[in-house]
Amino acid sequence: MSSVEFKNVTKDYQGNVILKNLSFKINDGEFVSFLGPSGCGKTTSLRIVAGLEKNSGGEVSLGGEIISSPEKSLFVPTRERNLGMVFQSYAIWPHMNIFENVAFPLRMKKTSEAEIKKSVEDVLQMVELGGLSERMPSTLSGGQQQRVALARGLVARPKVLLLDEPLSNLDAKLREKMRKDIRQIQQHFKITCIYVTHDQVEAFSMSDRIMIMEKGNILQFATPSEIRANPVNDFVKDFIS
Ligand SMILES: Nc1ncnc2c1ncn2[C@@H]1O[C@H](COP(=O)(O)OP(=O)(O)OP(=O)(O)O)[C@@H](O)[C@H]1O
Repeated sequence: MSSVEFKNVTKDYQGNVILKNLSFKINDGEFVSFLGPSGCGKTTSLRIVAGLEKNSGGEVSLGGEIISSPEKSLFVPTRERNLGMVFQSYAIWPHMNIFENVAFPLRMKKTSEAEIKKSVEDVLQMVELGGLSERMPSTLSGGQQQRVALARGLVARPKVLLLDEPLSNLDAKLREKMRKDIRQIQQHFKITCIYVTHDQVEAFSMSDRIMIMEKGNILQFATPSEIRANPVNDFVKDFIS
């Protein structure tokens, strides 16, 4: 578990300002969604937490420690941040069975074989894939494959789990079930979660708090009920209606 904090974080690509001075704090064990229309900066913010992008200015902290600050010439690389990631683009590997797919982050950390076996089996049980460890990904349904990706994100017991539109390839019914499952797993592991989505139903049904973004700004960062009761402006009101 860990908190995640941005202090005056900016990002620009060759003079184009993408994130404008973002400041927020996500608490230990909290489930927060970044919600907003396409291009508002959700994924860029998440990639900065992951260390897959560098912020142009400001400070990013994880568990109270600064992990990225251009002003202080400080940057902790992704592999040292102890994060789990479930990104749409991080598909599972078709040539590895389920066990090896999930074991991968532990192999990277040179974990012992006995520990790998136990951790992978535990996490597969958790995502209801116990008994399928020998199967190849092509023999699983879309929902099961997404559970494999989730298991891989959780297996190394990360401090923070980052999810970027992880359900967008699934049909509506399965999406609804997976929303509940992800929330349950998050609460079981008491893990801090950041969930990127442009789907307000998803954000409102899963999150402790929602950060609504537009054009690189935070418009509102509050609980679903606070946002529903008091949208800060017409944009938020329209966006959630
Ligand atoms: N590598 C890059 N080079 C230049 N511009 C980029 C790069 N990556 C993202 N951008 C721009 O930054 C802005 C924010 O992109 P980002 O992917 O963070 O948005 P998003 O809110 O996650 O959108 P979506 O829901 O469509 O994924 C967009 O205008 C995008 O074109």
